Amino acid sequence: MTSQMPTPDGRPPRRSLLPLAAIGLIALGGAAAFAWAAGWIGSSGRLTSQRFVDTIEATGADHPGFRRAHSKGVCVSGSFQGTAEGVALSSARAFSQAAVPVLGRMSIGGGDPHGADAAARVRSMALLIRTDDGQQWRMAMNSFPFFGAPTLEAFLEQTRAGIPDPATGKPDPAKMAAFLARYPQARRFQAWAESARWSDSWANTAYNGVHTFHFINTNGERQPVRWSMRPQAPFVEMDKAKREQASADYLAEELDRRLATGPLRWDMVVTLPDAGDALDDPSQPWPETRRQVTVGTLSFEQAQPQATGPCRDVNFDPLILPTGIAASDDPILAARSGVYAQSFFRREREIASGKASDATDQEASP
Ligand code: HEM
Repeated sequence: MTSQMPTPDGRPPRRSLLPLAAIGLIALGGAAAFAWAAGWIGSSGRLTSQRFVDTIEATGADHPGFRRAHSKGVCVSGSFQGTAEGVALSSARAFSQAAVPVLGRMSIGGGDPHGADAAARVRSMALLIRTDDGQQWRMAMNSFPFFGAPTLEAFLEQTRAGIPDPATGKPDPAKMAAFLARYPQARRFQAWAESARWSDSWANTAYNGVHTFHFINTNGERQPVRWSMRPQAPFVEMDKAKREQASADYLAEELDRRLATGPLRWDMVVTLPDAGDALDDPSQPWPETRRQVTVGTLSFEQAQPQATGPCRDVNFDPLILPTGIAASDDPILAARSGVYAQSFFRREREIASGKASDATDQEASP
């Protein structure tokens, strides 16, 4: 199983330690992180969104018109229904409006838009919830319970370790070993990747926001939370033998079969920290004993290919938040916004200049 280690942003493993290389695309700190996210930093040799995306592309994730991470996926649509507990915690309209429309995207980690679904250790869910007050709440979650790098620099280091060596055409395992040796958070992520059981569907997988956000209610009270989507579909394990036999588009095909029989549902659960729990470091999990509150139910009713579906041209920027929800000071969260914008910019330019027929299904269109 070591040879299938995933990276925290969900990149597929090329060799034993390589998967971890995908973990690391993130972090700076405090105000500097916001400056970085806004693209203010970095004329010479410093971290910028552009440099980060250049590094991701150097690992092989440079397919015209596709996302530079989580490149393979499908569009989904449905609705979100909040609970009274959600209303008590946050004034966001998503919790009080009945049946809010949701546009989503289910994906696998990694930068290969044609990768094998069942080989991807990391699976993902992205959502755009559009409420009747004209506001949007976007989020992008992964199936891992915590991030594998404590800082943006660490994630960059991990990503760099995944760049193929020109001499061999493969990443140098020594670089990933050095990364692992330096960061206990990366070793914890690796232990998760090696031990967590694989489910057999996007539908029976849990997705975690990982970062801390603040819910703000109508009284102005702020409550730190981390959110997760917990599947109502029962867990069914997919062992290694089944994964090896599965078709390349296994997850998408399986999702279509499920949707043909009815909607798929997840409970949205927020975990509340105790004093002392990390609020700005997604690589530090909170104990499972922390208080949890169900704030809503997500339902998906339809799926569409991403080449022709409504999610293709969406940037699921995790900092697009409605009134009643605010970002924490987590520098990795701040940096994601800038990196996603850069990836979005590049893929949309490729689509607009006709360089991305593979991503847009242009040949099949009239
Ligand atoms: C510094 C850390 C990270 C970096 C640099 C990074 C980078 C990226 C990039 C470049 C994309 C493609 C964006 C686009 O073209 O629209 C992406 C997508 C995505 N990322 Fe990250 N990521 C990071 C951390 C995370 C974390 C912590 C999570 C979740 C817990 C996450 C979940 C996702 C998901 C679900 C998508 C696909 C969204 C979609 O369907 O459009 N990422 N990431």
